[in-house]
Amino acid sequence: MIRRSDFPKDFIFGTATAAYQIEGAANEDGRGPSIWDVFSHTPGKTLNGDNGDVACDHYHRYKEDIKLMKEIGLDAYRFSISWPRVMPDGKNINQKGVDFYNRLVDELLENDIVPFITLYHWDLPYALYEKGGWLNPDIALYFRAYATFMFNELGDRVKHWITLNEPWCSSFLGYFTGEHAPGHKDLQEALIAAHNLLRAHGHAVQAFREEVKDGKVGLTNVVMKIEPGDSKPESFLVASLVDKFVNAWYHDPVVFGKYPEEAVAIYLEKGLQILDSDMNIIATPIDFFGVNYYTRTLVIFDPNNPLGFSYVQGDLPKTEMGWEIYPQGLFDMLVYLKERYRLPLYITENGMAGPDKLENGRVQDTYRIEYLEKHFEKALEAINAGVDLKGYFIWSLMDNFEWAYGYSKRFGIIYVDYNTQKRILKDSALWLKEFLKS
Ligand SMILES: N=[N+]=NCCCCNC(=O)[C@@H]1[C@H]2[C@H](O)[C@@H](O)[C@H](O)[C@@H](CO)[C@@H]12
Repeated sequence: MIRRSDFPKDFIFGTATAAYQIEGAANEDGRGPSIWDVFSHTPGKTLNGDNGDVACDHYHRYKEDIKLMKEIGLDAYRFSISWPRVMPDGKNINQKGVDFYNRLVDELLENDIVPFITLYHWDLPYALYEKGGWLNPDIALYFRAYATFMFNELGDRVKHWITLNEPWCSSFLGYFTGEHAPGHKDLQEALIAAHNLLRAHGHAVQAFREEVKDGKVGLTNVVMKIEPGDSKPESFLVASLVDKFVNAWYHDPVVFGKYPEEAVAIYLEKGLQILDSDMNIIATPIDFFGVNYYTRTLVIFDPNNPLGFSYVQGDLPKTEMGWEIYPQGLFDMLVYLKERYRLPLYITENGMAGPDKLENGRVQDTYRIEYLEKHFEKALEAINAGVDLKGYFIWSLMDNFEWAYGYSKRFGIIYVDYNTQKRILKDSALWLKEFLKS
């Protein structure tokens, strides 16, 4: 049985959340609308028309939530800042919004919980979207100004920062598949958005070096283990190509200053330009990569699909998201990232959506305990294989707004009864509390 003491002494265990998924108070104290406010209020975009207007009401209940983190014994907490709460139009300051994050950080520190801040977790101010959003090259400068302001505001107390959460989701799901805000379906736009997201990241890192001399800054990507879904040689080729588009695309430029060869061809074919000056900014050195790992993705060669491949379902046990439970993929990707980029790593998200039922005041999510144990074991195996893994944030602290799936998917180790906003520690939280003492 894995124990906390098996991990390095300074290894940190935490939980992660994101502003739009938990805060609520969407129109309170001067907060402006984000693209997710507009998207979730657009009929047909989210399950049951669910939105983040109230969510977990964390904006008002943050003290109680921090008390629960303390009770579980967590070392750290990763959360995101709502850009439109602090800059309703993307530019001018809303002091009440800024005050909330000051209170939140101070409350965490008073409870000996280390804050990790994500600057952008998908809630772009709608006012900036109206100026082109991630398609407008100037967005990188708006983001730099926002980042600079937040570094100045909180950098004296917060020393661990993440610029973007999963630019693959923001660009591919937001601009190509249309599943996420702003719901566009245009491959060329997705490529432009991806490039501008990485440019914004680079600008923020440059600002960080000026504003927070003793801090660490990184980029969090979703990292998927891409495997061939059948034994055809073409499927192995396709898997390695998809791996380049999903993984290397968002890591290579940040470390090497260039896109993977296979990807550049698509860019040039689409007539997109990649300036050397852009690549130099994107490659401003970072201190770590954040790794969001959930599952593997199986692809097969498919000549009928314009992209040349299609996804196939694997036959391993799956979570409520239909994602295979595949802890080996975590080990594989941690080792891959270490060997390719040689940077310290944090698992900034790992967890599962389960069929959580509240019965007699209890949620017996034994499956989530098993999931976490298996992924903890693979993380430890990676450390023993030489990976400089520094921490592990469970997704998520509490059940929350699961984007297009609304409130139908529960990822929390804490159950939220949305009718009463009552929080109930699931068995997984009780297990974690004991693990953290082991
Ligand atoms: N096929 N397939 N595969 C896996 C694709 C995962 C892409 N979605 C994510 O990584 C999001 C990340 C997000 O940060 C968080 O805000 C979300 O709540 C979690 C849970 O959805 C995850």
